[in-house]
Amino acid sequence: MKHYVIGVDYGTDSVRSVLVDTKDGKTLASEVFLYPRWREGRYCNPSTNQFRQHPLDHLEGLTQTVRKVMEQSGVDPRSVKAMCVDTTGSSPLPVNEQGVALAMLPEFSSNPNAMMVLWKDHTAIGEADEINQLARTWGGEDFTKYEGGIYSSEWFWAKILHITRKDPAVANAAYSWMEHCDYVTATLTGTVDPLQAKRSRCAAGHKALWHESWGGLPDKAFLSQLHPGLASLKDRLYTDTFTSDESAGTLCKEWADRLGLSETTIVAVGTFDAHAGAVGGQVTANTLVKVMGTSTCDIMITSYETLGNKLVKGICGQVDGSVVPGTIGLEAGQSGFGDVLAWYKNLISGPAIQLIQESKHLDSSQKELLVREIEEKLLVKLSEEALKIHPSESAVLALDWINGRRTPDANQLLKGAILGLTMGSDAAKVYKALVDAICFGSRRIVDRFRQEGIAIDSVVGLGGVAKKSVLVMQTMADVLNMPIKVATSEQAPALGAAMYAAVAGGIYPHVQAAIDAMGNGFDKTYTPNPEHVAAYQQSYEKYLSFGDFIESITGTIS
Ligand SMILES: Nc1ncnc2c1ncn2[C@@H]1O[C@H](COP(=O)(O)OP(=O)(O)O)[C@@H](O)[C@H]1O
Ligand SMILES: O=C(CO)[C@@H](O)[C@@H](O)COP(=O)(O)O
Repeated sequence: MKHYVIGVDYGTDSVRSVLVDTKDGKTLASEVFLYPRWREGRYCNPSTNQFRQHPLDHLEGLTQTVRKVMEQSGVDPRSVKAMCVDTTGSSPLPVNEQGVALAMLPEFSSNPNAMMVLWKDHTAIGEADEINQLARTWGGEDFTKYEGGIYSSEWFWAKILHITRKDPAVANAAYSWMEHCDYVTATLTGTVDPLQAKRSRCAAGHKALWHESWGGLPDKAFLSQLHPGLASLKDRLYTDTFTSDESAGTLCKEWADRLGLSETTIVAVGTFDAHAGAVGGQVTANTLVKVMGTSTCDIMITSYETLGNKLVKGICGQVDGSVVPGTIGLEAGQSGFGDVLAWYKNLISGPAIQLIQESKHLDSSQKELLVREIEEKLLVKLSEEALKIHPSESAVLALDWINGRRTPDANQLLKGAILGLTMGSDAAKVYKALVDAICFGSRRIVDRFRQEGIAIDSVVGLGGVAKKSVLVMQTMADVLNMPIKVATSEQAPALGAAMYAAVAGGIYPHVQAAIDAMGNGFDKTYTPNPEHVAAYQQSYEKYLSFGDFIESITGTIS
């Protein structure tokens, strides 16, 4: 009998589900759903870096995508052994005692503070700073030490502290808080009591200061100095955490019916998109897997023996089993990657699109076609032009920190910048400078890993930008001076989630066996162009100096 698994990958703008054959990892069906409320910009305020998402966007997307992959594939629901959900993170949301997201209750249904606080929400910069100050001075354990030594406003406690202070009604109604991946997994298994939900090791270890050596989450004495509410919340969170090769339970009747699946389907413990992506991208020791989408996550694994007692400085954590159980998962990344390019696209096309929409010369279907064409083709067009620019001709230099800097050394206050503009700086030259900048940001992460003694012998790229942009990938190979293999799978994080499901569902004994059997391999390699490498090295050095200057003037301005 054939066995199938489903991987569900929640990204920033959309969720996708894939139905995969456990024998060879072949994807039989795949479906994507764009979040409708998010697309309308509801509950968000980009000027204050407030990015919230309504859980209904996620639950509707789950139902639609899973039902569609079942329909498309025509497989017998009873042959779907297991499923696993990965999400962005840290993206926590408040829930009541029955595990219901507060945003689903009438009294909170339009309150942004009751929504899921998306990873890229930076409203808690002040609170992250407080956590860092306290961790260094309170006299006890520095709880940030396994998280690169700097806590970020993108993470769990900073976000909860911010909402607790800002909105006492939400804080009082929040019996517990759950990472998005744990919330969806608990919903699927019908786990009502948040204290019974199996919480993700990946989410807890990388974002919530969870570590076995101090018995789980930070001490109440520490949390109470931030806010008494956090100390009492600790009792309503969790102590144990679980890796995604483990089962969180089986589908409850309500969700089995909704999805058209069987109640015997096992639901694996949830995880983050990037970590699932590294599994889908067949991560091995000393390979840097770059998940290149809106942001990047740079994921590695290392053995306990290699890492020993080393604390890797300035990254987003070193966590036992966060990627492949039995190894330590290391995470770094950039808060803006494809997003930097999307920002530029909107900047240069926004007013023209507005004029088209107001035009009296076009009817509404012509306007719609034209706007869609601009939105779909602008980055492609700019990339074609930018590919013609030799790196040594580039006089424009940019910094990629328009959404702050995640690693090395998180500082979300940092800003982007562009230098060297002249009357000859056309759209393609500025675009090229931004592409160079996001690649230099990646180089800085590679340099940090190496400075910290973590060897990088090969690089794998996956995610939307790795699949779509020859310009970015070739520039990246030239800047890193290393070949980059691109994962074949169009949906590598969802494939990785499917691999976890195959282990939790008992098809494979461990994650490595699932990777070996289900890996889709690589379909392209970008090789460094020796002619470009030296020119990029010179620009990279300028980027570092420019970065030091900008950091000295914007690093503390909110
Ligand atoms: N042709 C292109 N060149 C460069 N970047 C692109 C191109 N097309 C899309 N992108 C970028 O890809 C990003 C989306 O990546 P994707 O992996 O699909 O999403 P997510 O990060 O939500 O998982 C967007 O930020 C977008 O700007
Ligand atoms: O930070 C993490 C995981 O730790 C990601 O969820 C976050 O960067 C969002 O990823 P995407 O850009 O949506 O792929």
